[in-house]
Amino acid sequence: MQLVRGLHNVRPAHHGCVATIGNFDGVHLGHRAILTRLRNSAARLNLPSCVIVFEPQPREFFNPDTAPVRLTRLRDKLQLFAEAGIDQVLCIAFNKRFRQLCAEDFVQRVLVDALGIKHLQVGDDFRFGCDRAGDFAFLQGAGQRCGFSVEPTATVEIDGQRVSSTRVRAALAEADFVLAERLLGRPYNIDGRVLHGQKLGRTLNAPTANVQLKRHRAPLHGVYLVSVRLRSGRQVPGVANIGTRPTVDSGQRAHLEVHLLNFSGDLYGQHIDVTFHQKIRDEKRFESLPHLQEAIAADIAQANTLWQHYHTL
Ligand SMILES: Cc1cc2nc3c(=O)[nH]c(=O)nc-3n(C[C@H](O)[C@H](O)[C@H](O)COP(=O)(O)O)c2cc1C
Ligand SMILES: Nc1ncnc2c1ncn2[C@@H]1O[C@H](COP(=O)(O)OP(=O)(O)OP(=O)(O)O)[C@@H](O)[C@H]1O
Repeated sequence: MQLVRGLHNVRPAHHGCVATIGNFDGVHLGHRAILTRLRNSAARLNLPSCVIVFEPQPREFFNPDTAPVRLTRLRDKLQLFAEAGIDQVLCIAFNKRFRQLCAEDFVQRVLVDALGIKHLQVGDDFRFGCDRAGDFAFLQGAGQRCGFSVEPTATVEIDGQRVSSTRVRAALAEADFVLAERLLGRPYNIDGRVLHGQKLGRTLNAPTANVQLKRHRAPLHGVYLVSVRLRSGRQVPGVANIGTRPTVDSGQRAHLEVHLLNFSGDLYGQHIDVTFHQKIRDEKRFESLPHLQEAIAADIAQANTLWQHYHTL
């Protein structure tokens, strides 16, 4: 799969493709339905498939402080697009200049002049453009004028409700990992490199792998039963805290720290994959380090018990 970063990097060789547009945050089952149909259209027309995404996502550009927390970074989305068999991704920088493009100009400059699309696949409720005037009817009209077909994908629902990134965030906030997995079509996980922490964990009798979170915010908060896939492929149960660590830290930045159960070994520098199974408790500010140490010991005991249960399911 080829990544094209920015409209200025679109080359004549990219001209002539089938495309879809969106945020695709989480790459959930609704998104996957679009990607499957895009791939089918690409095969039918013998053209490459192209996903157009924005970075930052438009709401992050307009309201950086209140935009919904991300489920997937660009890197995660790219991996999932590649797994879905997409040929190319055009990542457009959503900036001051770009936001002024009206729906007509977007179609002309991006879809027609730059990409020369022959087919567009979108959800039936998709809207875009500076005034969100670009809805399905608009796209169909534009397609007739400019020579590309437009196909809607019917809304994918689970339990009678639309699958959406918003719904996945809500499921995670309620620690409903079973629903999150059904919506995503895969278990929810966070991956990243293990960094050096303050090395306090050892003195708390709970050495932790500090996983680099590229963003300040995370869709989860608290202490969770997790399992961790190591570089070797081995899966190890653990207990994780995701939060700002108010007992030892005054910053606002979210940290993900995992204590692996009954494990010893050096994980620094490794890329690990953390899957969340169940919430144990909220993160708290403790009076002292001994109080925190006691709470972590209880978390570890509870995680050990919960994991036995998971194992025998
Ligand atoms: C299972 C677990 C639960 C935790 N719960 C809390 C908590 O409730 N409040 C808090 O301030 N920090 C909590 N922490 C974070 C610890 O403060 C942190 O892991 C410790 O300071 C070690 O940090 P270091 O790895 O940077 O040395 C928790 C960590 C673990 C592993
Ligand atoms: N459940 C769904 N069924 C079918 N298509 C969907 C579904 N959800 C999103 N899409 C389509 O996927 C494309 C990308 O959607 P996008 O990520 O922008 O929105 P979204 O998933 O609805 O997110 P949000 O919850 O933030 O509104 C669009 O064409 C959209 O219409």
